[in-house]
Amino acid sequence: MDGYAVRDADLDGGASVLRDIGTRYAGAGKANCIGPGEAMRVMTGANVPLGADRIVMIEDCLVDSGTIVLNDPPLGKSHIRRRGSDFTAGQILLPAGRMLTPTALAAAAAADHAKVAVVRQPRVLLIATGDEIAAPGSAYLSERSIPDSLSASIALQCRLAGGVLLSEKRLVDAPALIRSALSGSPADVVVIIGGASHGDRDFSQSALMPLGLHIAFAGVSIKPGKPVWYGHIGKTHILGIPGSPTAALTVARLFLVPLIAGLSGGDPATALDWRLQPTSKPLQSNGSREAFLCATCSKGAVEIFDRQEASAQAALASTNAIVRRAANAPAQPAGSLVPVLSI
Ligand SMILES: Nc1nc2c(c(=O)[nH]1)N[C@H]1C(S)=C(S)[C@@H](COP(=O)(O)OP(=O)(O)OC[C@H]3O[C@@H](n4cnc5c(N)ncnc54)[C@H](O)[C@@H]3O)O[C@H]1N2
Ligand code: MOO
Repeated sequence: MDGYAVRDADLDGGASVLRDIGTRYAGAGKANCIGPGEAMRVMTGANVPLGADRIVMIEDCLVDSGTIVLNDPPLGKSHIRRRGSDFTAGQILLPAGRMLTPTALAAAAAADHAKVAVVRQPRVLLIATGDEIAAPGSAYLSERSIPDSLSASIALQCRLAGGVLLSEKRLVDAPALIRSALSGSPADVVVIIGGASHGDRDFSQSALMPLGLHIAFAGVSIKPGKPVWYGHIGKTHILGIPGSPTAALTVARLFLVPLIAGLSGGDPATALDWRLQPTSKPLQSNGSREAFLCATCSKGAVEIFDRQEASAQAALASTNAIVRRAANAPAQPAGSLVPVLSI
């Protein structure tokens, strides 16, 4: 506080007249003492002189040629921050696994740390496959092409989750090309989009077998995204994402984001922060696969879209959440609480 440092013993209930003995600025080092009948001008952040009990705001002081007059005895806060009153030596401000957000970095620097040990950001190699996919902006050039709508989107999901994109490749359905995309790559995670299902040119798994791919699972009973698969080549994690766009984005949110969170030193579960919100519409009974439905979530409620197709993309423009429905869930009325995840 900008004001005068004073001693409570000098504030006798009526007006006090004190002698100004000088000024202390922030950064000026240890302050002197003040004695009976004395006051010292201090600026916010300056060390408080020994003997002072409080700082009186300058607005409440009458200053006249070396004399300070306080008409009303100051009450309430002393405006003095005691050493160690915020945190003390040995106190843990940032537990291991805490993301270094702007606020966390301020806490580390406030504790006078120039360096903190961190987990390296996971490096991601993103491969989109398909003879038909073309870079956005060029698909109109050929009748055989469709825009690759997934690379940019999944790359952004990776970055927002804390990953570093090493490279984005767009490949035709050719096993040798898919294999060579991985060669020499220092990626911690390879994401391969498309070619995950049962088509004659679905090569994403078979192309990587000669590299020593070990598949942990292939196919999960979810809708959309059933063909999702996961494996590893040595220490490199490989996530196979189905090509159908809504399926791809749902799988990236449910599998890739937690994977990156875990590899970043955090708890993968924190990436799946489901919350309950009321649905604005009644829900039909669900089929035998656990379902994830595109929705718009606003403050009060979640609006689940009527049309849910793994290939549909127009609705993605207004999708900001997915709603989870258990396998064989019964019909539910509007207003029922449903689990919602931001996407
Ligand atoms: N016999 C079966 N066929 C299919 C099954 C099944 O269980 N049995 N599953 C279906 C499901 S579910 C999905 S999802 C798709 C996923 O198939 P793939 O991962 O093999 O994906 P593709 O065949 O390569 O592509 C599917 C669809 O998506 C379009 N696509 C692909 N990549 C992109 C991209 N980067 N940007 C935009 N669109 C993309 C592609 O053109 C296809 O239309 O398999 C079903 N089949
Ligand atoms: O699982 Mo698929 O993704 O329903 O189209």
